Amino acid sequence: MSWAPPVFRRRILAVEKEPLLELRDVHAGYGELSILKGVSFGVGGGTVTSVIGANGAGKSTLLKTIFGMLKVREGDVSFEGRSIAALGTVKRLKAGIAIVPQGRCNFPQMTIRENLEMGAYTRSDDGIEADLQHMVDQFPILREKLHLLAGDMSGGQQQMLEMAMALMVRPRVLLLDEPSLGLSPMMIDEVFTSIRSLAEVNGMAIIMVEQNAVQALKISDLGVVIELGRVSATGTGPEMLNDPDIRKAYLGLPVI
Ligand SMILES: Nc1ncnc2c1ncn2[C@@H]1O[C@H](COP(=O)(O)OP(=O)(O)OP(=O)(O)O)[C@@H](O)[C@H]1O
Repeated sequence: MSWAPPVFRRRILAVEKEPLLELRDVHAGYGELSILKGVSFGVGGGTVTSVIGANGAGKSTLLKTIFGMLKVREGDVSFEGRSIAALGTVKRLKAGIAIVPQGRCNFPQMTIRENLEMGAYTRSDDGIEADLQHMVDQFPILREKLHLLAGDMSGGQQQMLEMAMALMVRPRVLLLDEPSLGLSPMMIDEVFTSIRSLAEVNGMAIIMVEQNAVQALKISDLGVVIELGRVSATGTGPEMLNDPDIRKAYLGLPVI
């Protein structure tokens, strides 16, 4: 099974110096519960960022807040230099921010084609069919099963479908919550390689939350550690992988 990254712009973009997406002192939570308590960092186009931290630290909450599923209670989130804190999820999708949440998020009773079309529901341009064809060229298993029900595919295949659905938005920022969850080791390698290529080739900023932190950091430009709703450390992928405290606390690696 091969999974080559889709190429929309067909040119290599240099990593941008200005952040494409920036969080400044972001607070968010659920009801009375305050989970994010002042998160700040920025990501540029063409980069991969891994958010790591203990269970319950607020990593998924962070992705939900960037996508607009949760309100920014204090602070700001800006995209391409403009605040998006007041925008709902549909407007953020239209602006170019897409998410693949944790767990299954396709429509299992609809065909693969219908699911891909649903991925583009915020678009009204006439490039949707061409992108759909491009997507099934890039994910051959989806072409094979185009007219079958999504719910009848394997977990790994559904994961690919969900990534392809998000890419149908032509996002500039792609948020991935546990993209390797439930995949075989071989499939995990392919997914991470593709994530890296997607960012580089399309100039996307990809922010992912991953339990598989070592592999995630290996392909990341930036690592962000969330502890009790705050950023406790940031660094490049290699810096994180070589940091004794992070190795011990989050990576399960021997201290060197
Ligand atoms: N819908 C919700 N309503 C209330 N509390 C929630 C909700 N979703 C998450 N929480 C709580 O928010 C906190 C942070 O959860 P979150 O899912 O962001 O953590 P996480 O860092 O992604 O953890 P994990 O690695 O276990 O997925 C947890 O204490 C969790 O119980």
